[in-house]
Amino acid sequence: MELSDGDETDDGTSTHDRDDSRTTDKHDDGPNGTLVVAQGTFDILHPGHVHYLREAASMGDELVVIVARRSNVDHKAQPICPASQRRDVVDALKPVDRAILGHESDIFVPIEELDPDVIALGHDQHHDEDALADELERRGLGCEVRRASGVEPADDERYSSRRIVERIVERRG
Ligand SMILES: Cc1cc2nc3c(=O)[nH]c(=O)nc-3n(C[C@H](O)[C@H](O)[C@H](O)COP(=O)(O)O)c2cc1C
Ligand SMILES: Nc1ncnc2c1ncn2[C@@H]1O[C@H](COP(=O)(O)OP(=O)(O)OP(=O)(O)O)[C@@H](O)[C@H]1O
Repeated sequence: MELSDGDETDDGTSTHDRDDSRTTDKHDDGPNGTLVVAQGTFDILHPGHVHYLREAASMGDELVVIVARRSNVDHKAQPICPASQRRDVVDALKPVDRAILGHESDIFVPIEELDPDVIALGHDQHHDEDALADELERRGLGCEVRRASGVEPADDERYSSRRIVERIVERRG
């Protein structure tokens, strides 16, 4: 059977499914460190992602990244790479202590499990900060919501997964 679109091998599994055994805890953070959570699709990595993750890491002592499931990427084109692949690559990045697969339907489930001190929203993430803060409060989660800065590419560079795909299609399609 051909797995055409990727996420399918990890559909229906929890954030602590079998694939997470392949991730590594790079630091032994104590219980009192500031835990920061970042999130996104991270389909085709570029320096904008690195900028975001470095900035998110600088907001605390430990950075956990939630990698979006295909089912939650409904505001733009579906990712090319499967979620487990996207997660593994993000997990290998220096600023990242741990990357996990997001929940399929309720994005607050991993947040409840992680109980972070800070949620670092990306500069262009569509989530509304006030609405997010309200929902966190409703669920009894004391957590600061911060917005990271964006970085623009120079010259011929592409700091957007969509723009990289567009260029591939343009040049190779
Ligand atoms: C606090 C927070 C938690 C999230 N948790 C999940 C999750 O568990 N599962 C998921 O698929 N997406 C989750 N997301 C959503 C995605 O990370 C993301 O915003 C979106 O689906 C991907 O698009 P983007 O890369 O343009 O942000 C979360 C977003 C936020 C702000
Ligand atoms: N140029 C950038 N500068 C700063 N942060 C970025 C940049 N590009 C992406 N990010 C951040 O990285 C996280 C993951 O982004 P995402 O996977 O949506 O990548 P993207 O390149 O923006 O994708 P697309 O081009 O398909 O919209 C988000 O929080 C997003 O704000």
